[in-house]
Amino acid sequence: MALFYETLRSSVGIEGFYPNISTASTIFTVLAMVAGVLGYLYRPYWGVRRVPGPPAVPLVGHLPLMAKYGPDVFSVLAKQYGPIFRFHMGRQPLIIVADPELCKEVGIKKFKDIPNRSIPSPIAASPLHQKGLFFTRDSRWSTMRNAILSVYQPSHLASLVPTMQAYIESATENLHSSKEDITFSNLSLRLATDVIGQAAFGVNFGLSKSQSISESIRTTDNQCSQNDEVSDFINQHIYSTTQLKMDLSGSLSIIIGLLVPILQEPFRQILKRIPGTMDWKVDRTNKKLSGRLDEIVSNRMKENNRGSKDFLSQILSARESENVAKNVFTPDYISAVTYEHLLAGSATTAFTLSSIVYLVAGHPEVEKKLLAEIDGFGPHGLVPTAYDLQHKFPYLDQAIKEAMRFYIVSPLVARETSKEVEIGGYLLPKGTWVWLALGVLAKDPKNFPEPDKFKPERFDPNCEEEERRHPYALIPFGIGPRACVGQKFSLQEIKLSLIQLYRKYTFRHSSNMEKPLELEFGIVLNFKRGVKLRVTKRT
Ligand code: HEM
Repeated sequence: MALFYETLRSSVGIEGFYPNISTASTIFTVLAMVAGVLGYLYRPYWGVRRVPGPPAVPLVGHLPLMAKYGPDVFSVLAKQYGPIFRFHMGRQPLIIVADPELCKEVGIKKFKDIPNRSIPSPIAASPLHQKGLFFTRDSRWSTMRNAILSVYQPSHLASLVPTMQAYIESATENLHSSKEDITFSNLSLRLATDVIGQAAFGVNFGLSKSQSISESIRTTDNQCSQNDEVSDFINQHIYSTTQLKMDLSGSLSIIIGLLVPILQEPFRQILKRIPGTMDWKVDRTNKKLSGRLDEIVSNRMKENNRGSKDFLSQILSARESENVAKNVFTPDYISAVTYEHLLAGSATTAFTLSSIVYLVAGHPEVEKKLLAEIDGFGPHGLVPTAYDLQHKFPYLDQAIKEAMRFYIVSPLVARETSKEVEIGGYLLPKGTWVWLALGVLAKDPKNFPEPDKFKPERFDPNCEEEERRHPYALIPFGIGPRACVGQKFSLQEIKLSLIQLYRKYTFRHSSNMEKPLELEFGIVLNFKRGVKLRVTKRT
């Protein structure tokens, strides 16, 4: 203690400075608090400090870089720091993996050490989103995943073709009739939400219009079929989804969570009680959504003859037949996984569909080959089967892959180490957030020469580029045991939609569209101002 006073005296340069005990203890308390705060802020960094990365600004980390470069920030950093680097989301360091071989290591070879996802602050603020498959962990996750996969048998997917086709036909009926250009991204979101609403809940949300569809598809939940309730539900769903921002534009508690996670929950608890704040609105929306979902689930549980076409009914039936542990699929988790389908299946599929049509509209030579393949399949009234979709449209497959590479809907995939593990020569402690940069891989000229050109032919199985490419260079649906469960479902829907669209129409960019296309970075990528197109009916 004497030494401390001596040092303090000489450092402040005051000879007669002899603090009393209470001053000393105040100084100690302040120093301990400063050390505590610094320890809290820098502890996650300390364990991964050897991984290279740009200097981080205290508290906000590298978020200013994100504001500067937008979604391209990780490509810019990968060029500078190599295939594995550090990016600080506020206080939290992320280890970004931007190399296909290293992604394979994280996603497949070392999966047992990195089996879960980290929970970013927008999700930490939303219990509704945490109970889905995406964020559940360890043994609960594997039980849930096995049950869900059993629902996605090829035969079940094939049986969904007529339902999907009915929605698609209805949604795309008279696109040419309006003299105005259409906002295609809105149409595709309505369509994808309807399709997944039917597939997940057995409910016709009726967003993509038409009487005929309501008649042709059974509406199992009476309450849901009432228009105002449905639109209320959908509005809440859209609000809840769009509030899940990954930058500093979310609610105050989410922003605090990015900067000082320990304060997020106390702040959320306070803010959600103050009317008018974004936290208050998000909380109300999530409560209403959960309430509606719980109601749908409990009504469906009571139904004796619930059928087996939709996801919710299948999960409930599996649960009753003891195939699925009842303590894992409690009603709140059933609500969450069913809702997750709506969430995961609408924005992603809609974005992908819109980006393909947008890209093809700007490349008439691609459009020509696509139309030839689609017309060559058979008469326009012939609906392709699931088998046809998988095997008879090779150029369509290439165009879809290339569009998914060009605008990758989920450029980052979040994982977290559950024990100490070595990746790319760096020892990462337990609890490290490891994020796979699918977007960087997709634009790497080593695997995709001229990456900013839209060239479906690069995926032709006979071309040299395809043969040379690393097998995990393009992984828009993720990798390994934690990859997307909806991949086949969404590809089936996207292909059916494109075939139907190009049988009837061609598209060009609207003169009202910005160039280049502007994107927004939420939980998934989105269009800032939508995709606007001019429609021409084919003769
Ligand atoms: C074009 C459409 C879609 C894209 C690009 C996409 C992409 C992804 C990606 C990148 C992941 C993370 C994978 C990983 O960690 O390796 C994922 C996970 C997931 N997706 Fe999709 N998805 C799409 C459509 C769908 C659909 C239609 C559904 C539901 C029917 C769905 C349900 C899920 C679920 C539940 C997970 C979590 C899987 C788990 O953690 O075990 N997705 N998706």
